[in-house]
Amino acid sequence: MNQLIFWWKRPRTIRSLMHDGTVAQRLSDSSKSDTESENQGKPDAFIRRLTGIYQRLLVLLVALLPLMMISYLELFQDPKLLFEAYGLHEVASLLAIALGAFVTYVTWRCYLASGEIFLRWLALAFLGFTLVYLPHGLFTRFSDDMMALFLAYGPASRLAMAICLLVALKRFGKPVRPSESRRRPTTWGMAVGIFLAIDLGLAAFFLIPMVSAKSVIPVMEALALALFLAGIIVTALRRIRLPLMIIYLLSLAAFAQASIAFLISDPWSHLWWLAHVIFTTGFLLLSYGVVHAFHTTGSFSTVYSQAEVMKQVRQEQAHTQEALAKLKTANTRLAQQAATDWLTGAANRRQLTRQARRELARAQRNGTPLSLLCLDIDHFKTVNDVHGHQAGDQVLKQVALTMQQNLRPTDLLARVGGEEFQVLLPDANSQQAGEIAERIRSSLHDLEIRLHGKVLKVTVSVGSAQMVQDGKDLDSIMRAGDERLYEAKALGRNRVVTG
Ligand SMILES: Nc1nc2c(ncn2[C@@H]2O[C@H](COP(=O)(O)OP(=O)(O)OP(=O)(O)O)[C@@H](O)[C@H]2O)c(=O)[nH]1
Repeated sequence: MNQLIFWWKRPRTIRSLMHDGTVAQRLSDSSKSDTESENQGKPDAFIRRLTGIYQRLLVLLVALLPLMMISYLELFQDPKLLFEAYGLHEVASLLAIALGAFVTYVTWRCYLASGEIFLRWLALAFLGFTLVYLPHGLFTRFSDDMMALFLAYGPASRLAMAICLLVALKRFGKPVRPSESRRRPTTWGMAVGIFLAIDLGLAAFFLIPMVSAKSVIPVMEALALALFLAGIIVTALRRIRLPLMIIYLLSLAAFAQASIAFLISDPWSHLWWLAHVIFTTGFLLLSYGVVHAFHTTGSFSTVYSQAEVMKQVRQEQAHTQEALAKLKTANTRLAQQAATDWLTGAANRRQLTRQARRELARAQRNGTPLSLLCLDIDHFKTVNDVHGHQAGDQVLKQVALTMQQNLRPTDLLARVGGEEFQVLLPDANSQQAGEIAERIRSSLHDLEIRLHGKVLKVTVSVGSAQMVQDGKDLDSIMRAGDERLYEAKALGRNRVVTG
């Protein structure tokens, strides 16, 4: 039944009824994406429309089921056949009272939680039914002598309930009550007082011997029927199609049809019993809605269908995945930044050390050569002193770029100090490393750096070191490279010293 009913709701109605703007926006978005997906495949749209019509028909069928049962008994059964089971009636009435009290309490709790005025009136409807119906069960054994009084509490309880249910509908969607006024004992005490007064009033009215009050009973029943029907019309006109309100609508339909059955049946006849069953069905259905609200938001207007919830979950999942992808990109960028020299874009010392350890292990495993170049720009201090620090920065960038252009993709260039660089050369032996170093040196020697209309020239000194020849660990290799670099400086700069 749950599944069957939830289809009815449309986002447009939800938007008009919801207090939560964010959710309304999300639902609006989801309705957009829904339309998009509907436009994607025509056959899909057709099946959707077809199943939509089928679902509407199913709801209509469920709503009118009691009428079919009533017609069946009315047409095919002798109305004189009676089932005068006092005990059963008493037990059933007692159960109805207990159930009514329980549902009243749960609805009241929902009202306290959500503050929906609709729920206050729904709680009053259950309370009214429970209290006014109470004597009907109690007077079962006196039904022979006081039939009118015994019967009167039935339609009176339904009438009290119908009035409250209609007021509840009128108040649907109104702003919630402030929490301090929800528990006000005078309101609830007054309600209990009114319902008990109705009980006493009825007793007084039907016990006065002069009054032939029998005709009042069908009038009350007809009034209740009219109010239940009015409730159905109000719900339809206001286009209230939230999931729990569909349950409300079906309950009203059951109550209305129960009233029809009570109106046309004789006491203790099978149709009379069926009327009880139909009313109970509506009552149970409505209590299901209340319990559902209690277990979720405590509200009737903000409990969504499973389909709606799934739509939101899917949207949230998409948001999460998008956020995760952004986080991944940001992480990659951060990792890159952490491994890169901010000025030249070359690797930094940390990255070079990490990569050198990996390459060293690989070279030892595979028995392949591995070389390291230590480079230092000559007289760089003069560049800074003469042309300024910013010009020095530009020179550093140009130098790094030129070095990079002379390397293979597998080589790693790193800026390890102010004007100091190192190059890791996997699979390069001493001779190949020397050639690469020389290529870099001569490229830099030929390089003309143009800054503010001036041409700057720099040179570089290079020391080359190799795995195995200069040691098997990184420190020894780096030390050897540094020593040869200083040697190159000492020998007059702008040169390469190899092992
Ligand atoms: N523009 C600029 N200068 C830097 C940077 N880092 C270090 N320096 C400068 O680089 C210069 C290095 O000078 P020295 O270590 O004396 O060496 P040098 O002048 O290159 O002389 P030799 O190495 O002996 O040929 C210093 O003036 C530092 O201020 C930087 O990021 N940008």
